[in-house]
Formats: sequence, C-alpha cells, structure tokens
Amino acid sequence: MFLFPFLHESEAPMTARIARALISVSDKTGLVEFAKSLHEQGVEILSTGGSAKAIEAAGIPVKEVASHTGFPEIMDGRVKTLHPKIHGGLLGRRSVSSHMQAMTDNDITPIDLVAVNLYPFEETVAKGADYDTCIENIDIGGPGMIRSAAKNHESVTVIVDPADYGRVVAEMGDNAGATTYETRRALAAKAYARTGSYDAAISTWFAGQLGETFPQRLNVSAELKQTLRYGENPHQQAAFYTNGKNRPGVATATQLQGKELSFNNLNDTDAAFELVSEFSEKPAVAIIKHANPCGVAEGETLLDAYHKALSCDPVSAFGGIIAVNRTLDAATAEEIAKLFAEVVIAPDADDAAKAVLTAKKNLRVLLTGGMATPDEADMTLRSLSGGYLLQNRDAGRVTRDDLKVVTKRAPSEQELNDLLFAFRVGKHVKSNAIVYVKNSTTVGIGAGQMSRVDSSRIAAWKAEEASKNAGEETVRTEASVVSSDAFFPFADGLLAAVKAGATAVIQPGGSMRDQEVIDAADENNIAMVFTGMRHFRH
Ligand SMILES: NC(=O)c1ncn([C@@H]2O[C@H](COP(=O)(O)O)[C@@H](O)[C@H]2O)c1NC=O
Repeated sequence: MFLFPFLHESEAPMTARIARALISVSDKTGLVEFAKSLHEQGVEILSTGGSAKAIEAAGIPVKEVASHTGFPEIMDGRVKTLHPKIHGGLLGRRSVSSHMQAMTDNDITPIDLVAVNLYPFEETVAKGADYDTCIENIDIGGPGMIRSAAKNHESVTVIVDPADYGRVVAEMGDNAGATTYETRRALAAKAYARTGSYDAAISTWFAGQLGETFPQRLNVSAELKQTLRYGENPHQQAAFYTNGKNRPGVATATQLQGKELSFNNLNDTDAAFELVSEFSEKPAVAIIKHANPCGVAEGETLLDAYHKALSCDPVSAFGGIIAVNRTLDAATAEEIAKLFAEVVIAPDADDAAKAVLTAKKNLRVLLTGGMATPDEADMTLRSLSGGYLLQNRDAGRVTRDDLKVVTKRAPSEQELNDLLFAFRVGKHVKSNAIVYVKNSTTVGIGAGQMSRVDSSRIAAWKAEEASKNAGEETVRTEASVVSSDAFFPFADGLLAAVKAGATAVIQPGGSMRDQEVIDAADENNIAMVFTGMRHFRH
C-alpha cells in the first residue's frame, strides 16, 4: 500500500500556481496593495472580518471566510478559520490522489497562498496590558493556518511578514502566477520561526504570571540583527541577535559610519555603554578595552569628562571603545578624532559632531537613541558547554544610604562621592576588580586578576605609569580612594592601597577577617565603608 508517498526534494514541483489565497492579518500594512496585485494576477481572495473589510473598501473583490466555510465567525473571533474547509484546503497534498479525492468528497477547494500575521501578543504584553487582554491576544487560528500552509509548502505559499508581499508578487509575475519551490520552502522556514517565537513569548509571559523565574523549559527567541565578519577569532562565525526588549544600547543602535562591526567590537561596545549608563547626573565618558574600562570619568562637560577619562590610561585607550552619556558634541568629537578608536557609542550626536567624525572613515559611530536604565530588572543568559546559565542582571546599585562606616574615621564628602563613583565603575570591571578614583576620575584600574592583591598592585602600578608618562610629580593614587568589588580576604590588598596613597576604601565587607582589615585601615587613618553588596563580574 502506498500510504505516504512523500516526494523527494528533487521531485518537488518547481513552481506552484496560486489560484486562491487566504488573507487574515492583524497588521494591515501593505494589505490593500498586496490584495490588489493578487487580484490583478487572477487570484481569488478569501479573507477574515477586518481584513476582508479593508480589501473590500479598496474595491477589490473578496470572499469572506465565513461564506466560504458556510460557518460564521463566532465567539468574538476566537473561531473563524478553524474549519476543515480551510485546513483541508491548505494541507491536502496536490500530488496525492487520495488527498485530492478527499477534497472533492468534502467540497474542499485548495488554498494556495496564506498571508497571516498574528494578534499582537508581544506588543500587548509590552504595553503592560492586563491578564485578560493578554489572553485575548493569543492568536489560535493564525498560527494554525501558518503551520498547515508551511507543512504543505510543497504546494502552498505562506507569508507571515508584510515585507515579503513584494517578493511573492514579483515572483508570481515572473512565473505566470506561480511561486518557486525555493521561495515556498524559505517562507515555510520563516513561518515556523515566527510561530516558534510567538509561542516562546506566550510561555515566557505565562512563567512570569506564575511567578516562575526559572521555568522548567526555557524558551528563548531572538531576531537576527546582523551577521558579523567573524567571531571572537577569525576561524569562528558569528551573528548578533536582538531580544526585542529594545534596551537602549548595541541592540537599538544605528551605525552612522565606519567599518563593519566585529563580535569583539559589539561585546566591548556593550560593556562601554552599560558602564557609562551608570552615570546620569553629569556628563560621563567610559573608554573600554577588551570589555574592561581603561578610563572612566564624570566632568562638567562631555569634553572635560573625555579628557579626564583618557588621562587614566592613554596607552591602553589606543584602539579602544568610547561611550558617552550625552549627545556627542563637536568639541568632544574633535578630541576623539585625534585618538585611534574602534567605536564611539552615544545616545545621539549633533550635526557638527557627525560632520567632524565623517573624516574618520573607519571609525564606527553608533547612536542608540537613549541611555540604558542601570537598575532595570532583566535576565542575562550565558552559554556553557551543553547548557545555559540564567541569572538576574546585576541591577544592584549602592547609594549613600547603604553605606556602613566601619572605621574610626568617616569619609569626607569628597571621598564619599569618589567612593560611590569607584564602586559603580568596579561593577563593570572583571573580577578581581580594584579601582582607584580621584575627583570622579579613575586613576588606576586592576582587572581580571586571580588574586585581589595582584589587582591592587596592578591598579597602583598602572597609575604610577600614567603619572610618570604625563610628567607628574606625584603619583595619582596619592590622596585617592579605592574600591574593591568583593571583600578583602586579608589585609594585604588594603595595605597595597595604603601604600599607593589611598585615603578611603569601599568594599562589600563580609570576610571572616573583616576585623583584621578594619584594624589595618584604622592604623593607617583610612576611612572605610562597607556596601553589603558584591559586584563580581566573571
Ligand atoms: N480564531 C481564528 O480562527 C482566527 N483565524 C485567524 N485569526 C487571526 O485574526 C486576525 C485577523 O483578523 P481580522 O481579519 O478580522 O482583522 C489575524 O491576526 C489572524 O491570525 C484568528 N484569530 C484568533 O485565533
């Protein structure tokens, strides 16, 4: 018995003529033009309530699905296309005689094209709609038709995105009203990606409703923003996907100019923009190399902040990524243009700044359209071999009220400001992270060392080098403050900071030897505050 005579790919019909189409769209962009083109190519159009009305209003002949099925749209549209005359017309295999016979026996006519876009569930959730509204925006009939049509792509064309109308119409024009197998297959793949992401959005929303931070099954959906030249290294392939949440940053950025972005560029630029987004009160600049800052500063103007940030480690800043938290102005752009930088990222740039940077053809300039909110709750996902690590984004932000003075001497006002600045920067430095700050400017950063005391020493040494290179008489860590992303396990890290000239320390506290560290601070007249919050970054 020849039950499932599946075609081999090579036997699949090359083209499939479209005699009948079903249009059922929530987003009516391009609908009338599309329906008009189909009509002009002799296609009979079936359509649901609102879509049919729009087509009819444009004077294009259309048949209501209800009159095609002989069954009315019921239950506020919950049931309109869920009918064997629709799904039989989509799923019946034209090459299988028993299927065609079943169609004839049941008065089912083939439907050769389906154009459907779904109830705007994601947008409804994003707007913060109530539970019932979200439920009503779960499309049932639409995904059903999409899945049926896509399964039968051997003969049926499925369109889920108005951006594809033109392509299909053009192809039909070139092929006597037919589409090619290649196009139908590509559209089918796109269709299942759409229903998959739609269901992922629904299951994520449900998990949220149930208060499940970590659902049993994690469904993640993201959209390709761009393929990249290569990955972290040239032998790796890479692409950038966005999650649709539109957090201002690399995901929302438009590239004004410059070379193609690489994987490392994006990773570093993200780090730079997230860091500079920590600061909103004053103009701030962060310069990043290999995802770690080599200079961060607040200033009275952006130019002032840039000069201060650059002064921290101008040697490392070469080839760096520069992020700013204000509209980029011409004066700052002119200074940036003097440095070899890979990327500049800003919420916006004025025309004069844009004009200055055009001279630097290779420099990538990204404009995000806004700043990211540092304490916004979200989840972060990282891949491991064979799995993923999911956690809350580190949205923790220490304020003055959280600080506990643990030493005899309390920090001065100036020290307090710098301590908070340093701790905020330290959150964005790979652990172990030690950050020296003076006047809202980093003066020495020790990142990514396996021992905290090494990070302390490196940060002090970097400051020493920068001071020497700038011909300064005193080392910049003199009378500075220092932050540590986690507690000092021993007094040695603190003593390294004392040796470098720091006068105040900020750290989470919580070590078994806290008292030892506090005593060492008191002995050296250091003011120390505990934050009670750690900012490891691995
Ligand atoms: N229930 C059904 O049988 C059904 N069939 C199609 N839809 C959706 O109805 C919308 C179009 O409705 P209208 O043409 O009435 O504006 C489309 O998003 C389509 O995916 C349905 N709606 C919900 O499931």
